[in-house]
Amino acid sequence: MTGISIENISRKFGSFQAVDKISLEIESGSLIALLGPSGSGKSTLLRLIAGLETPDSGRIAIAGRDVTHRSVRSRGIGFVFQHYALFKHMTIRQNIAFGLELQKAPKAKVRTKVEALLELVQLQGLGDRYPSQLSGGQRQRVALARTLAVEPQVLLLDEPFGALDAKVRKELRASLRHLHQQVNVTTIFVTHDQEEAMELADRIVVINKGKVEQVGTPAEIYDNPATPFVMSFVGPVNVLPSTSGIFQRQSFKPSSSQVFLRPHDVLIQTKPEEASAPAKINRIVHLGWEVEVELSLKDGQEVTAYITREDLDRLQLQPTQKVYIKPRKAKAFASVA
Ligand SMILES: Nc1ncnc2c1ncn2[C@@H]1O[C@H](COP(=O)(O)OP(=O)(O)OP(=O)(O)O)[C@@H](O)[C@H]1O
Repeated sequence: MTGISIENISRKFGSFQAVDKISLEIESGSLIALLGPSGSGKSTLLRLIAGLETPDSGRIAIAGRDVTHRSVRSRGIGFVFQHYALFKHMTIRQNIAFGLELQKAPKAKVRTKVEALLELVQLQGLGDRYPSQLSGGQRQRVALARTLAVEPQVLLLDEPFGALDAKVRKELRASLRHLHQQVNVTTIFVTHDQEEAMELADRIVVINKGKVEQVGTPAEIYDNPATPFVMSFVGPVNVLPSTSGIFQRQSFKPSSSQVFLRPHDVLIQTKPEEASAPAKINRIVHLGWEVEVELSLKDGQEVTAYITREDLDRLQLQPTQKVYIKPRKAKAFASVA
């Protein structure tokens, strides 16, 4: 089995600490997202795992074997980048077969395998086309098939869908999920898109400033964020002073000056209730099945709430209307700067 063990890995560029003492245990066969803002060190960490970058300190083991000082080739890594580097002068079939032919695999085996991979990435019938005759999403699926052809121990993907439009991205997410279920290769992908990470990954590693902020399942990360950074990065949030009128019922530690409240956790009522705070509706924005309600509290503090279409109709909310709001739940962190 091919789990990955990362111990205290660090990498500096000049005086800039891109990866700062990161330790991670990645289970064999899992699908992991490295999620973080631009420049947080995600790609550098991925390149360290691949062996494309050398760590200043720390250790990386793949399948129990220390590979820290091993070459890229000996690590059994398949790498897919944002820009599909397919060979333009080769057909899709030839592109997928490339690595197998390099390994001098028997012709019949190559043929069978290429057909199976075309089917796996749902491109049957397109094997004789050239890359320029495919859409961006299809090309990226070819890149995946080509990488999987040589049966890597580990699949690394760096913003694999980054260059594609939202609809194609969504389709490719489903493809990758399906592919992973079929092939079950340990997979790590880099993304700055929290929705992509939530939808695809078994576990998410949230990275900020070269450090791991939290590792958890999508639900753990969303419902139980470990730090203010994770709370703000993974999903929308209102950041309010702990003294706000909306928190009359909650008691926060004196050290927590800021409280984080998800828009979904703001309850809107048309009549005052115990512990509800008066607010005025500034704007109502239709987002599809969900509706964003922008409100301001008496002290001028702005609060965003997300409610369902049904609730909007039931409450018959209108801009400038006076309503009452209260939190379902809110989170304060002990040492907010
Ligand atoms: N070869 C390099 N030389 C100098 N600085 C580098 C090098 N590679 C990365 N960096 C710097 O290290 C930091 C982390 O880069 P990295 O590419 O790992 O971030 P990232 O989280 O993947 O961001 P993005 O989503 O923008 O790709 C950045 O500030 C980047 O400029």
